[in-house]
Amino acid sequence: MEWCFPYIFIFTFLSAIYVFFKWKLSFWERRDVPTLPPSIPFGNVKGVGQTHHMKDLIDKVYRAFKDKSPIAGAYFAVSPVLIITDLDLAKNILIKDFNYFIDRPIYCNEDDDPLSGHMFALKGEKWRNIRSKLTPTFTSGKMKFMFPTIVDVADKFSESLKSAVKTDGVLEMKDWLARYTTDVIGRCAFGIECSSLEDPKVKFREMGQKAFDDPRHSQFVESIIWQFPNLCRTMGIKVVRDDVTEFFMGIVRDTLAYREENDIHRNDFMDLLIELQKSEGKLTVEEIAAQVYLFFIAGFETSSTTLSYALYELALNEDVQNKAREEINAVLEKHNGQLTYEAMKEMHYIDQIISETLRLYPPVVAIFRQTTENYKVHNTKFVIEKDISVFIPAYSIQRDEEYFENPEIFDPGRFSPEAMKARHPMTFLSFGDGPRNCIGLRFGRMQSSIGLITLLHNFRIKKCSKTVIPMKFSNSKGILSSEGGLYLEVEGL
Ligand code: HEM
Repeated sequence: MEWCFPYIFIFTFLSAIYVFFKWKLSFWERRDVPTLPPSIPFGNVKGVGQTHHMKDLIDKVYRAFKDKSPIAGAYFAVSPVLIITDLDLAKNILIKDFNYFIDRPIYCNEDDDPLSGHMFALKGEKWRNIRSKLTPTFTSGKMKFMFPTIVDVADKFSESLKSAVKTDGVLEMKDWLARYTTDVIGRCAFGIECSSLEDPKVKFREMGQKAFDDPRHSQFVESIIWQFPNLCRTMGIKVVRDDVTEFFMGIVRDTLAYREENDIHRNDFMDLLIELQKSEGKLTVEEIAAQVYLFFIAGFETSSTTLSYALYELALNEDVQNKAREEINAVLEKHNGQLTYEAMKEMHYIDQIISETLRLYPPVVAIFRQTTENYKVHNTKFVIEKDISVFIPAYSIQRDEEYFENPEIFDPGRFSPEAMKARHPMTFLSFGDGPRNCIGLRFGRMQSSIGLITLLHNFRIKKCSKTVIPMKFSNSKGILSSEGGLYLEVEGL
């Protein structure tokens, strides 16, 4: 008889695991919220990051339930998450009822991993406090002040490209544009010449690439951390790589000390953070480092991918490119050939190109929040319970034929003031919305516009035999990125 005990034990153990998964994966069914059928143990995320991107899963749920229910459930492994399919509900979540949705489900561990304590991840009062302190850093007055610095970097970018095209007109533009935005953020956030345009291997570029392309943990470990944040914090688990932390902490400490000793004021992000350090309710060096690190991370990849998608679409749509160049030349002529802040503001078509690019290719594919208390969805039976992660599918909404006719077609005319006024405000979410929207919106638009204006003024962009058409996205990157390089023919004018 004793021989069968191990079998009984294994059978009971496996049955218990099965019951646990079944129970967890019936969370939405028990609440009458529609879902696609999940599978054990992945829920709905089987193949995400490998055979398809997270946006594809969210899109599948959005399209399956859009006209049937304002909310639909999904499972990231055993964690239940909600996908919002209704624009009015999205507006309530982001703006009207924001107080229920202040947080994002992002792990941070300020004690053991100082750079993880940045504004994107902070929660509740800590977030409110830092956001209100940093908001004055991004006013249009401050942007105007940083404008000449960015134009200077863009001019250097243009000179470097001119030399490069002499050897070969076909260039991998994704890397070139990432070097441009790295240098911009380096100058504006740290007051440092990164010089990645001259030398692609400089430390800043290397660290930026590592933070994005070579994270500390595999996607599997990241999903465990995502599901058990409190346990992971207690265990002192870090998410930022040690070499990245060392590099950014070192740069911030050195810059703070250098500026203090030499009484240097540059009116860049660092300067404003130093002021905050001295003011009431001081920021610590670690807090400053975390925010500047975030500006770097949030600022260079989002803007460089936006620029690379814009160039891709302009290479495929010559008429749009020509119209953009005509606008640039006409406005610059009016301003004595000088790209000033005022001149940029007059280039409305360029602004529309940036918006249309971000509609088709939002770098952040979904806007996400976490409930801080139970929330009753207006005019429905649904209650979204505390601590549920909520996703508003920006990519899907922005490619929905109900809101954008022939959504796959690149048409900057969709962002004329009249067309925008006629649409629901939640049909464009590339910078999020509400009190927790992208704080760097103006800066991101400005560095993208300056880059685009400078490029189109000096070069013609064409597709070539190496350009991948249609666009293929990388499945493994969080940010919407093209798979492999983006090759375009660049011809000096
Ligand atoms: C084209 C460029 C950019 C795009 C498309 C973009 C997009 C976004 C999106 C979608 C969010 C989330 C918004 C939400 O949840 O409602 C966000 C947040 C954020 N972005 Fe950007 N971003 C860009 C450039 C920048 C730049 C240049 C900076 C800084 C210099 C920046 C700093 C931030 C920060 C700090 C947050 C977190 C805000 C908070 O939680 O309070 N972004 N961004």
